[in-house]
Amino acid sequence: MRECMAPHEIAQNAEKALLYEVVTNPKPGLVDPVDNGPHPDMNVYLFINSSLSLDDYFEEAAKIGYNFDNNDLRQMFILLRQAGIKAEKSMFKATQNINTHKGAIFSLGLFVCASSYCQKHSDIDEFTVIQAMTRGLVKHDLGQKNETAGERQFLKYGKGGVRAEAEAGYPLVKEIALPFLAQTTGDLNTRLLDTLMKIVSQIEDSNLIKRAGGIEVIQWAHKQAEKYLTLGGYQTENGKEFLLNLNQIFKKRNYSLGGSADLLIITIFMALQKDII
Ligand SMILES: CC(C)(COP(=O)(O)OP(=O)(O)OC[C@H]1O[C@@H](n2cnc3c(N)ncnc32)[C@H](O[C@H]2O[C@H](COP(=O)(O)OP(=O)(O)OP(=O)(O)O)[C@@H](O)[C@H]2O)[C@@H]1O)[C@@H](O)C(=O)NCCC(=O)NCCS
Ligand SMILES: Nc1ncnc2[nH]cnc12
Repeated sequence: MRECMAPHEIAQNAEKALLYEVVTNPKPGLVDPVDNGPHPDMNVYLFINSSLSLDDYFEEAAKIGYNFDNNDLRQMFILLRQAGIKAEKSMFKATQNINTHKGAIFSLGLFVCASSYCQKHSDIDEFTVIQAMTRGLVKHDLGQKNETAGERQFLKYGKGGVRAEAEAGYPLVKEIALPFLAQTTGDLNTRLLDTLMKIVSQIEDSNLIKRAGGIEVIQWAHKQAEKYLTLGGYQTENGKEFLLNLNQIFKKRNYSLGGSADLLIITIFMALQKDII
């Protein structure tokens, strides 16, 4: 990481991460500039509007992290969540109530805040800070209500979704996606597509489970992503053809990969912070 980054620079990398993700194509199950995939109510312009509506939030998240001066990092999370609730309102206003970035407000907000905190605390990394911030979150949030997909899936399958990822310190990003991205070659679009599919090969995406109406879809998605990577990814003719076909399958079945997109966004953010891309 660079010497010491100001909150404003960190917030800019968050905005870049949102925009780099949405322009990457062809992404199965997701909106990109060429195709809206299984999201008829969204397009790339809506994602640009949504991203810009979060400008102030990322600045605030970075300032919360930079100025926090207490040993109990759960208090920092309480401050961030208050800012996150306001950010969700701004996003829904900018998108006329379409959910473009709810997951990213949560996950990327955590990373912006943690990265900013780490500027003054070089003995600890972002993933460990997030673990400390979100300690007890699954137990606190899940188990009673069944209003959201995440809440319902916890009651039905015992899966903690994005909250469990956060409590574990996003191991899929730290141990798999970020090292994978660092060793990829080719143009940035190719590198980000292959990294997305690396994420899809391992994630339990609660958005995909919701759309498919069952958990069996996860094993299928893992196999498809593995096959793509085994073919050599987007740099190979076979890999490219496989991904274009998978794109159509996701569209036909109305399968979305919203959670996978969010983990790609975080991976891009961390890669920008660490000068990997
Ligand atoms: C903790 C919150 C994120 C809210 O949780 P909630 O219970 O409301 O939501 P979940 O259902 O748990 O969804 C969380 C979103 O996280 C993304 N996600 C899914 N799986 C993973 C994973 N394994 N790892 C990381 N991230 C994951 C995913 O976000 C993307 O999908 C969203 C689109 O979702 P939705 O509109 O439901 O889907 P559609 O299919 O389009 O809907 P239909 O058309 O079918 O109707 C999109 O946002 C992507 O970003 C999950 O959706 C947090 O909001 C929270 O704490 N809420 C409480 C209030 C609060 O404190 N807010 C401030 C937050 S700082
Ligand atoms: N490109 C995208 N398409 C659909 N949902 C998303 N959530 C985050 N990025 C997304």
